[in-house]
Amino acid sequence: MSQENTKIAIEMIDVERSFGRQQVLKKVNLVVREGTTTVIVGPSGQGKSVILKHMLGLMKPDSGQVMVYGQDLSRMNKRQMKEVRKDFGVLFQNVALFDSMTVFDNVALPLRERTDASEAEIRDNVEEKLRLMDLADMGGKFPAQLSGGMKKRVGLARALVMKPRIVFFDEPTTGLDVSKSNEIYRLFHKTQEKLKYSAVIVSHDVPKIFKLADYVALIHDGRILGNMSPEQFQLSDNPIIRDFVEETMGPIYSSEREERFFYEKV
Ligand SMILES: Nc1ncnc2c1ncn2[C@@H]1O[C@H](COP(=O)(O)OP(=O)(O)OP(=O)(O)O)[C@@H](O)[C@H]1O
Repeated sequence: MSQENTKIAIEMIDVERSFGRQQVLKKVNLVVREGTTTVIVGPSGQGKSVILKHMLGLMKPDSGQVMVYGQDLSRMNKRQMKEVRKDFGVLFQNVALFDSMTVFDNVALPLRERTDASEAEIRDNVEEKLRLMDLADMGGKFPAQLSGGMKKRVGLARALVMKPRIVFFDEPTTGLDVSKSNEIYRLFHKTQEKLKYSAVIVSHDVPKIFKLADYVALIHDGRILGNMSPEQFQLSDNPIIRDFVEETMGPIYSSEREERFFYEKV
């Protein structure tokens, strides 16, 4: 759904952030368009997770702005921030399920903590999300009884249960084998089609992750390069992007680009 004229969900403007003497973000400018998937790539330790934390309002910039639907996060008080976060879903690498709670209760938790929904409404919503994740019969299980892939799917169900407008994924397939990763990507695609959320994904899974991306942004030396379609990114003349593409993908053949549409057919 790459459309230049879609609304802007998130905009980082000249964001700078240091930790001690280490400046991790040096004027980061990045736009996330509504309903699209933006993938942030780059070598380890460059600041991808730091960018996500700024978008989530978990870190504040030293200077610059992080706008969510036109509102500056750093000007918000706690109550406003809480409201904005209702629109966020998060799936981080360590899914962090509560071991003492069933799958159902884990997925229901945000609804119980942050809404006034009745138990009947909660049941309908949670069961719908579990069905979407192919976990319809798993509500009564405990996390220890699940495989790594299933846990991620429970995490995805929980991330989606509040009907978020924006979902953040930090390395969503870490620790999974190829087929389980593909399963997560397939479910991501299916749920995004159905629920129409905007997605920001941090991933090392290049080139596979490009198949899901509308936009690919590379972080390099504290700045964002690219934020363009995967096709444009792979053909970019920028020498830094070109080096990254060659290091992570090798030579590009047109058939690989066509593979992107695989996920749209499943
Ligand atoms: N809370 C913090 N305090 C001090 N330094 C931090 C903090 N958070 C991040 N950093 C530093 O910022 C840099 C970027 O970290 P970040 O986790 O964003 O990298 P990344 O690109 O996500 O890496 P990876 O791909 O390995 O997950 C690192 O040098 C890290 O040590």
